[in-house]
Amino acid sequence: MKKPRLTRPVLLDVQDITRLYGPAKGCEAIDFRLHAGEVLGIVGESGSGKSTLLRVLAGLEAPDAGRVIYRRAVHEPEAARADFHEPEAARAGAGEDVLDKGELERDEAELDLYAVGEARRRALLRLEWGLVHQNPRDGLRMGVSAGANIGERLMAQGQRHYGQLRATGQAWMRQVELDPGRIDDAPRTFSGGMQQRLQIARTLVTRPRLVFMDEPTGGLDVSVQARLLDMLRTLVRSLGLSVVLVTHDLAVARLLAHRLMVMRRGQVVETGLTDQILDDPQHEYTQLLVSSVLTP
Ligand SMILES: Nc1ncnc2c1ncn2[C@@H]1O[C@H](COP(=O)(O)OP(=O)(O)OP(=O)(O)O)[C@@H](O)[C@H]1O
Repeated sequence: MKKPRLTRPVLLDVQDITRLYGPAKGCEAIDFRLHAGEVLGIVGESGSGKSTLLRVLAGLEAPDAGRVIYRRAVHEPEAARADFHEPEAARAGAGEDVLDKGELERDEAELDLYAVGEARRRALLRLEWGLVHQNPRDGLRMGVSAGANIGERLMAQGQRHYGQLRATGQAWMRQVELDPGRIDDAPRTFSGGMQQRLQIARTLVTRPRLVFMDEPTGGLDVSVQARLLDMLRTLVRSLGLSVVLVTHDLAVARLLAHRLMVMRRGQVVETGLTDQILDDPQHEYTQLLVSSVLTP
């Protein structure tokens, strides 16, 4: 994947984050910066602390120590929209600062995630960030229609026009290769792969400034995974998304991430550009991780 320009501003400043459940269980002294338009992959074997770190970064679990600073004033880079189509009306509304007063201050340039109250963290996740869960059932509302699932976050941003919400819902279903004719169907009538695509549409429809993904292709069978991954790559690229991606699958990391952070027993053992890490791993653990994938 094309590398982001190094001059891009820092969107998320992660300072010395620790969240431990026991010795080497969780994450410890994690320090990094995510730039606007960058996809950072967090890789490592099961239990290395990736999901714990993601939960802390996404505002879902307070750390024992450290700070997560979100720079709201940073503008996302111009996206290459050539291969992305959505209704003009949706584009005009999405991403605007239509914020519930008292939850997020409109002019607040910088936010210290755990210095503010939980209501503001939740508002951030609802209004400016997006979270894609491994299991689509955790990210979707299974009891309401596909269209309502996509429209919900737009409504939270202040869009109320039924016709526009429906048109945007259909455009996004098309975008993620779902039949727009099924807009009134409940997600439980969709297959696992379809549900994951719906979750992605629901998350990205508001053009979140920052997206967290936890094993977005995990739990699906291989052929479904490949198509989904291809679609995700197109979306990430065309929308110019800033993403923190957790995966144990190095092929997924290779395809989506500009930069990787390798975790082992709660700590970062190596970090660098994706190709550099995967083609020329320096740390013994990364070498093992890479060779276990490459050796049949
Ligand atoms: N709520 C919790 N209470 C106690 N221990 C926990 C909790 N959540 C995670 N852990 C432990 O912390 C360690 C890291 O777990 P985590 O889920 O972050 O790893 P991971 O790298 O995401 O693994 P996987 O890829 O299997 O999801 C594990 O030993 C796990 O058992």
